Amino acid sequence: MILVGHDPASAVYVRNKVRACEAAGIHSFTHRLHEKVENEELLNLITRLNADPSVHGILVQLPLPAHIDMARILETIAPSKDVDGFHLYNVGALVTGNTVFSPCTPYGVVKLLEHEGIPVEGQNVVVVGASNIVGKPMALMLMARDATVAICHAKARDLAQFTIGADILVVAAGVPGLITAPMVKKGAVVIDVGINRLEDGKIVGDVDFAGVSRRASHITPVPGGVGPMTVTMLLVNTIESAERFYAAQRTAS
Ligand SMILES: Nc1nc2c(c(=O)[nH]1)N[C@@H](CN(C=O)c1ccc(C(=O)N[C@@H](CCC(=O)O)C(=O)O)cc1)CN2
Repeated sequence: MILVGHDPASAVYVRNKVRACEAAGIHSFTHRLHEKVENEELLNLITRLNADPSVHGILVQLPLPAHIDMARILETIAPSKDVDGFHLYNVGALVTGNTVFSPCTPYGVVKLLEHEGIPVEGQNVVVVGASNIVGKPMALMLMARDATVAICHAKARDLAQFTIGADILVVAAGVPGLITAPMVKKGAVVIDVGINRLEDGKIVGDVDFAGVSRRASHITPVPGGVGPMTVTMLLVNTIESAERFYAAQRTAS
């Protein structure tokens, strides 16, 4: 893992990932780089990790400081070690249905739905938020499972006219309390991916949990919902990466 700077939330997420790796028996190492690190130093580090056969997963914690060329950094990670699934190769693979690594948060949402026995095929899904990390891959993964998917921007004019039709509503907008009860169909499944830190330190999602839980058949809380699944799916991707590496070695020998 590569952590640049001192963003407190990123430090918490990386610490959680380190602990999860320990619990799963995955050896992890965190490279902590100064806020003002130059692009070249970061690129050199990734190049070294790409060439290290004992490393099966490389993760650059986001967001990065503004002076860092994030696209270039992510494209430098070897696609076969890109356990976040952010490299363009892996994005293209996801788009075309040849998935190598699914991005961890939407992968976690899919696993939650599967675990609860909630069918996706034929369902009307609305995804609020179109980020590269969550909204876009989420839509692709649900389309690949034969759902009808609409993506809305958080600033959509009359957002409710879209959300009210959703059998499954996934909200990843980063706007606390964006989704209220009247915007949700009775019996809908509501997945809250938002993680917002309020001034008093409280962590809340994008959904008014108290109100919406009275209408929804299922709803994920924040904290304690999708967030921990993100970390879990990172472990899954890392183990798959290692398994692929050793399988390729066996084939070659
Ligand atoms: N390289 C990446 N950067 C980022 C990703 C990512 O998948 N890869 N996603 C987010 C942050 N993130 C993982 O990195 C993440 C966010 C939240 C949680 C989580 O478990 N949240 C807890 C609350 C924890 C707290 O803030 O105290 C919860 O929801 O219960 C895990 C991972 C952006 N960057």
